Amino acid sequence: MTQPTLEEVRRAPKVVLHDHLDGGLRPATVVELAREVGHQLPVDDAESLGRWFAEAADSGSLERYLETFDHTVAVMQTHDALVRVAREFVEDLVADGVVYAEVRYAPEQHVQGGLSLDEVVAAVQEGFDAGVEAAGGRIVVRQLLTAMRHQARSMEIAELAVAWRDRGVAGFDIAGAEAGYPPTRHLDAFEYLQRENSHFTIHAGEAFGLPSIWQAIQWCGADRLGHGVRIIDDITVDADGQVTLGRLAAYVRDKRIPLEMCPSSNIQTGAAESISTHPIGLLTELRFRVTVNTDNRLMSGTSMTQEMALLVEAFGYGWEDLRWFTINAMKSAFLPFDERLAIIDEVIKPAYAKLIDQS
Ligand SMILES: O=c1[nH]cnc2c1ncn2[C@@H]1O[C@H](CO)[C@@H](O)[C@H]1O
Ligand SMILES: [Zn+2]
Repeated sequence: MTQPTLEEVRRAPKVVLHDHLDGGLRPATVVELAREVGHQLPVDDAESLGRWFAEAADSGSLERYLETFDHTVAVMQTHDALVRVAREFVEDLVADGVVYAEVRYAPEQHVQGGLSLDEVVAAVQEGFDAGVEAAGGRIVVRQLLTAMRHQARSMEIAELAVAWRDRGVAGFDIAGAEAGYPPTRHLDAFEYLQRENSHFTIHAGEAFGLPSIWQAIQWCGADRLGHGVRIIDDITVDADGQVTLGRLAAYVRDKRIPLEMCPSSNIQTGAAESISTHPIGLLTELRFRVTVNTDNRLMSGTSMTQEMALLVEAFGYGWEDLRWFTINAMKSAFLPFDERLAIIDEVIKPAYAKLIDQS
């Protein structure tokens, strides 16, 4: 059995549930848009800018990592810029072999140029539609609307997500600095979404530990965990390899709560030390509902292909493992059940069956 190569992984169908729109611009697009609006960038050519983002984001702290978004958000304040960024985003996902994507961003961060929240969502949807059409239907894309956890607009954004639920928005999320901003700060928004039979994920257990995960699940009712990597703090492994799960870790595994894991991003923010010591290895062995994601392709200089390939290299994963991650992700998508099943049965399974056959 040979290990999947980078090129083979690129061609395999992949699913991404955790990918930020404002974290996945092409460096060349940032340069062009910045010139149009007169935004001052730290460096002016695309190649150095790509490097600058990766280096500046590699800070060991989530707060400093997030500062780099000032430069992407600044150039995403007009209808045309949002359409372009959204369209290119889909093109890049298609080139990466992604067949289903949930792409998140915070509409409240894109109103400085005078757009309304509704106009922001409409512009992003226009870009996604154009990208999907150009790809001839090889990809399905949905929006997730994020509220910033240090702000106080979560109820408004939750209402926006519900208003757009049949027009391309599949769910809701909160993001931003985690320490000091617990999920329960936005409890009214989560309770509203539950009453509306709506879906949401919460960034939790990235820069803060178990209390954040516990609140996200047991107080707020999150369907999935953004990162959730610190669930490892509730798992002990003895010297003789005996594994014991605490009550929260057991709950997360028993209820099959999806973990949107983003290995490279975690190393940059200091949530994990390296790929080979990343908790994804143990969580996969213990059969948590693990999914693999990019988080921010620009800041991490990564792609779904690269995240998968890094895991192959670090843990010796083969096609069966990559198929498992992919099906886990598709099962956990905020898409209606029949549509999820169709992608699993008609796209993912046949492609991996062929790859497994050939290896
Ligand atoms: O990994 C992360 N943890 C927390 N917040 C994040 C992460 N990546 C991006 N954002 C934040 O989400 C906003 C909307 O997309 C971004 O502007 C950034 O501030
Ligand atoms: Zn994120």
